[in-house]
Amino acid sequence: MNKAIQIRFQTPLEHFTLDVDISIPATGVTILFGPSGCGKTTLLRCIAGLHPAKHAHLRINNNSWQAEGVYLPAHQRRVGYVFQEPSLFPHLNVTRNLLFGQRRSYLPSQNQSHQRIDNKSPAHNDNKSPQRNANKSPLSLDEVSQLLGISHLLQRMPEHLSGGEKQRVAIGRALLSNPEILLMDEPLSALDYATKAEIIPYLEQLHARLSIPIIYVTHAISEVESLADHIVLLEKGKVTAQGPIKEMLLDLSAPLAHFTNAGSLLDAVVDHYDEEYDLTAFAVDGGTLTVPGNIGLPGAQKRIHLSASHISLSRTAASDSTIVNILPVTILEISPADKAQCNIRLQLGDHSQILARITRRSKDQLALQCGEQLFAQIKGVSLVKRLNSHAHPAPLGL
Ligand SMILES: Nc1ncnc2c1ncn2[C@@H]1O[C@H](COP(=O)(O)OP(=O)(O)OP(=O)(O)O)[C@@H](O)[C@H]1O
Repeated sequence: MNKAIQIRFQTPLEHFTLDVDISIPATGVTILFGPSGCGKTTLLRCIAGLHPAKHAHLRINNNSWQAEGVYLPAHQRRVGYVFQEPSLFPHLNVTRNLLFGQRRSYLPSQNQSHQRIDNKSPAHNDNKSPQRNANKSPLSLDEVSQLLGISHLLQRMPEHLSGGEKQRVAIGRALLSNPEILLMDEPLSALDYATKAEIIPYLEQLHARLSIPIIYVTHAISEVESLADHIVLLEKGKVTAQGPIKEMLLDLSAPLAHFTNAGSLLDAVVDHYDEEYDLTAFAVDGGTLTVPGNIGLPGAQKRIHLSASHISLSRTAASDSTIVNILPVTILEISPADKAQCNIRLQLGDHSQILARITRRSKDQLALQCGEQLFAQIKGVSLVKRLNSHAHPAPLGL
């Protein structure tokens, strides 16, 4: 994995010290996840240069933004920042709000002027040549409007936009500033359920079509399932776990496996649509999963979420059951989830793993053991709407 963003900040807060030292991939969405007040926003603000930290080291690709003796001021950091509240300029229409982002855009040809905070070591760009995105042209107003589905709103004033439309304009404004990293601080938390559902596909499009890294703060596990490639779990200013989302969901010692709605993610490809029963069959590693509805054309790649508590286990593949999704699995690991239940990590096919949650009593009654071959009866398959980048045209400029 290309881990090209190094983030190290140590700064005292009111009740604890934010003490983070992580490397995250230079592409895709990294989710910062943790309880209220654990330091997520402060970490974003440190990255943006808006919160001072005594001990700091921040490297984006080959550029040092902050280190001993190096401090790139906030206005020179190529950061797109999207907040909970869209905060558009009320007196400017959508186009002019978007162009405001473009006006403060940092063009690749400009030189970064690092501010030295002592005489020890100058800021530097190891790459020698200009920045990583230097050969990528900034997105145009048209591209951004299309990407976010706001082309028809360009002449509107903010007061005539819905909450979701305002937030899409705010995201567009951040993108037009030609950022090297996009920071999104709970961008959906102020929106109602329906509006969240409306906006998530646009975020998925961003993820699929832009090559800049996105650091995304959320409390919502559904956003984690839809958007995350990588996750960093924070608690009281410290990182308790981090890693690729698929692995983290399956790590029985990590916090995600202990959530009530723990589950796993599978890559799936549409195989065929059964018109008579309105069912779509997906090819997954180790078999086929069938989902109601006409989900996509054959070959379309999707992400599927399997809730651990919707998977039961049996020794035989029941032919007299109403459950249509039954796949052969092998037990890899059994671990307590809480007092009554345990998590079971299962091998599916050659390369995939899924998580099941059953009662401890069932586990004891069946005397389940690691290595045993069983059948997973999957009662609910939720499609995470996310589109895989391979199903898309070429990525846009950034
Ligand atoms: N400038 C500051 N100086 C000292 N303490 C601060 C400062 N800013 C925030 N804090 C404190 O740091 C802690 C973390 O706040 P932060 O907003 O980063 O948490 P969060 O995880 O983003 O919370 P939420 O999910 O509720 O938005 C809080 O206890 C907060 O009161």
